[in-house]
Amino acid sequence: MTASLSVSELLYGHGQPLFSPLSFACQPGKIWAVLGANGRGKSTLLDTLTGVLPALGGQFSVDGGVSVVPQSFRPAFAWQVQDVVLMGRARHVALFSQPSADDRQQVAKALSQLNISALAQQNFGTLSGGQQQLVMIARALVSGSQNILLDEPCSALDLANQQVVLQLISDLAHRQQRSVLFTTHDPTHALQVASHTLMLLPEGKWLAGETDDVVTDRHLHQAYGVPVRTLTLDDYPRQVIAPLFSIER
Ligand SMILES: Nc1ncnc2c1ncn2[C@@H]1O[C@H](COP(=O)(O)OP(=O)(O)OP(=O)(O)O)[C@@H](O)[C@H]1O
Repeated sequence: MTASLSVSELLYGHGQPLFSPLSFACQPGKIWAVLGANGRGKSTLLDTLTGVLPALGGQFSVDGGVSVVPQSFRPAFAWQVQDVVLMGRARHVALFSQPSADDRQQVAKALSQLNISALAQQNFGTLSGGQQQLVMIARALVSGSQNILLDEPCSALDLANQQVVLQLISDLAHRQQRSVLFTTHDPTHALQVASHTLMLLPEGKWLAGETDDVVTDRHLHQAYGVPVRTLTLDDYPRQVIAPLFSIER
């Protein structure tokens, strides 16, 4: 299948390239996780792929539209939650037209999928960080874009909501054949839902490929500089990651 998001020999960064030329491709129905230490260049990659920052070299192509879920969003006005989500329908609403009943129905459906229908009429700015994150994911859901990029979508979420969002990421790819890329600080999330992983390493190095090949103890140690153990459990189909911190308690 043809990739909808394709990166070829890409150089990106703020003035200086952060990595050696980067190449990978995301096909419809696939999920890429992006792992890497703080300040390594995950958000900058998303900014480059969405055109916020110019690429410094190489190429990338994004077919079928792209929708991004940023880490945080501060609307200029006191928008209600349902209006923030409705903004995701912008490219489907003709200039000087009102959103249709279908647009509003899609907003209601997305809020329901994320279990936040009760927040529809609340002022977005008064929500908790985690609730705001769920609203931003709802906005991406209604966009209809082929490519969905999420910047740390679970960073402010409790365990139950992490499962809601990871399940949605899985549904977006497997049921709707969208191409999904998300950044995360939790390598277990990569093992849980990502078919592929891009791991950003020190000294401009990177690894990209199938998650089981990339997310290994050795590579995680290289990425974060701490010992890490991949655990296989008897009654759970996926491996989980445990950092082996040696701290007195
Ligand atoms: N506006 C900017 N101007 C110059 N340098 C920047 C700018 N924004 C980020 N950087 C630098 O680019 C590098 C990559 O930052 P980026 O935000 O992409 O990292 P990240 O992997 O998303 O980090 P985190 O996990 O902490 O969110 C860092 O060294 C950062 O200091």
